[in-house]
Amino acid sequence: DTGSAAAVPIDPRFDIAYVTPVTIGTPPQTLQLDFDTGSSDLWVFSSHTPTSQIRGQEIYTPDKSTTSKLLDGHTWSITYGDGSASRGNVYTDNFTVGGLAVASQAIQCAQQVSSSFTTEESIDGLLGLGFSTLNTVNPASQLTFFDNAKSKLGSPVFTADLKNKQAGTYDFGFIDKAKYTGEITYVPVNPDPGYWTFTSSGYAVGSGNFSGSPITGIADTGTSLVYLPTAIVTAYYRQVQGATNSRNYGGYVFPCSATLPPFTFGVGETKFTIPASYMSYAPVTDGSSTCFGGLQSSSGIGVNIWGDVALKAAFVVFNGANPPTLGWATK
Ligand SMILES: Cc1c(C=O)c(-c2nnc3c4c(C[n+]5cc6c(C)n(C)c(C)c6c(Cl)n5)n(C)c(C)c4cnn23)c(C)n1C
Repeated sequence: DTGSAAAVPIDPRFDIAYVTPVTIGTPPQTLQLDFDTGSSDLWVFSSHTPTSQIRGQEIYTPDKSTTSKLLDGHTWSITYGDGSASRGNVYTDNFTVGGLAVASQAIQCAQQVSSSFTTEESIDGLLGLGFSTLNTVNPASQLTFFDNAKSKLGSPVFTADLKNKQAGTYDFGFIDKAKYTGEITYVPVNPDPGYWTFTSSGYAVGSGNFSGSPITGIADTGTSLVYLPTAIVTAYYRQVQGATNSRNYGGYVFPCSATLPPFTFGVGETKFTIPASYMSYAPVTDGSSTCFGGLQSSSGIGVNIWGDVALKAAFVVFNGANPPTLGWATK
């Protein structure tokens, strides 16, 4: 079997996050979920979510599904890198993504979500595509959709083809040659503690020389920006007129009129260039002439993160074979 579904930016102006349609239950209930390779819980706004915490999101109602089963006594609770959080109970039900079906997928139903989830009405929940070891369900952790689907897939892979300000695609079980150019460079993945962790071969700022120092980090579709070591980030913003590291805005900002250099990162022998246009993330507040950078420092996070700003510049193969690898191709 295979599956293929669109990854649609939640805001046409800035690539903050992408959502993908899924169906849950019988008859099918359609929700838009944020596919997140940086976590491994599949959770949804539901009939168990207090109505005061719902603002326009679609919800999953297990009681309306003839195939839902309560996973008695199981609970979950998760906190994300930006401090947002959710928790709740667990059902199993039929689940499909782009025509790929899993019969008894653990669906974590939110009984509590933090305010940033309530205010983001275009995200009905998250679908974790990290390794199942990260799943937070107690007393028994649950498998991700990808791990449940793997045995049905021609090849144990999924691919991310995220795009700038337009819909991209998540494919499951096959690698679409039409989506990339040249060869795919595969690099090892360390699946411990559960992220798609790989080592980049280095970076360059604009037309500067390539620095071949290895950068270990995670490929994270659920994070908007790129978070790298301070030395790299300062080298980048040194090339941006008027850039400052703003405590007020919590990162590097610059005049939206500034000329930005592109940013190049290496995977094996292949080089990926993030265009300057991706490196200006968004005005710090609506209408402001001060812009927030798409590259920020990872100091204080504890891990380097290759988020959407970087992933949009490549076609990425998440190879769930044993051992797992990551494939990167230009497009
Ligand atoms: C260590 C880390 C992160 C690790 O992941 C991280 C981050 N970066 N984007 C996201 C997240 C997103 C993507 N996302 C980012 C958004 C931003 C920057 N803004 C202004 C809005 C309105 C966003 C929405 Cl709705 N969604 N989502 C949906 C969740 C649950 C995230 C959790 N963390 N997160 C930050 C900001 N930091 C410091």
